Amino acid sequence: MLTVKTVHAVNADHAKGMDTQALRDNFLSEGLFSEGEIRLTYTHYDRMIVGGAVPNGGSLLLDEVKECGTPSILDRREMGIVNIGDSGSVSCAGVDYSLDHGDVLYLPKGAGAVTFAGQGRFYITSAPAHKELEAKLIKIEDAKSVHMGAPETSNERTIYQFIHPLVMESCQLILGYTKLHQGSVWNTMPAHVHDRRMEAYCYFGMEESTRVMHFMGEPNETRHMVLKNEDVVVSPPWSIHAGAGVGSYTFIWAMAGDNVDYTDMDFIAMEDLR
Ligand SMILES: O=C(O)C(=O)C[C@H](O)C(=O)CO
Ligand SMILES: [Zn+2]
Repeated sequence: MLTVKTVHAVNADHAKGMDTQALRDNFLSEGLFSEGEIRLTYTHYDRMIVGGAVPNGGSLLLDEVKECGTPSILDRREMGIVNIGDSGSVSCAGVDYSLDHGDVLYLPKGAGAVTFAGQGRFYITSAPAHKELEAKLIKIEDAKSVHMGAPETSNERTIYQFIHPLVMESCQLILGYTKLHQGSVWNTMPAHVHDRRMEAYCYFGMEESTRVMHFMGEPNETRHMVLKNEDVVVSPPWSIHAGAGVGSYTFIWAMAGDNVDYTDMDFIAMEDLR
């Protein structure tokens, strides 16, 4: 079963007047990971799609998505898939890829229908693409890792870059995940924005009772949302995106937009945050 929700792009002036529920309705996707289903959110932020596929031992086919207006989802798009569950497989263009927990699969434009199987919980990201590239299965040891932060500032973390120019070629998508080190609670602090790219965060690996306070908004108009395991939040180009957790967590970041330059960020000085 396939379900697709659409979220439209929100202007920063509109967002600053939103109450808690309106923020959640516009920026948060809950319940994307449901057994036996594929659930997608089609965003109007660079037309990024985020979603979950949980085959639960069976198999699930992702082919036509009406919102894309093409016979098959990858006809004019590329896809990045992260397995946040147990081992499973993804089949596409006659090739079966085995994905263990934490593995990432890139599927290019024109690859055809995608089948998810096994015990995986597959996080799906997809953006429009302009050329056909190579499919690639990337393990954590092949990702580029970047150490950030420090225990003194409670933000020590390792950023693993998978779909990234230093690892492989893609059209628009950049994707990876960031693991907080033991005792650190802050991700992506100091905060930044990047008007050239939207971003989506999927928080996972959290205990049932753990919550992450996710911060968003223009740097001088910050807001927060309280998120739980497997919640996905979209970050408009005008918004900071940061979080602080009350327990351990990892988050997948994925971006699409005008460039694939991960370092193209505008950092916000702490004294300028409001
Ligand atoms: O921990 C971090 O810092 C990040 O992972 C930052 C995200 O990757 C990001 O926001 C990239 O623009
Ligand atoms: Zn960012």
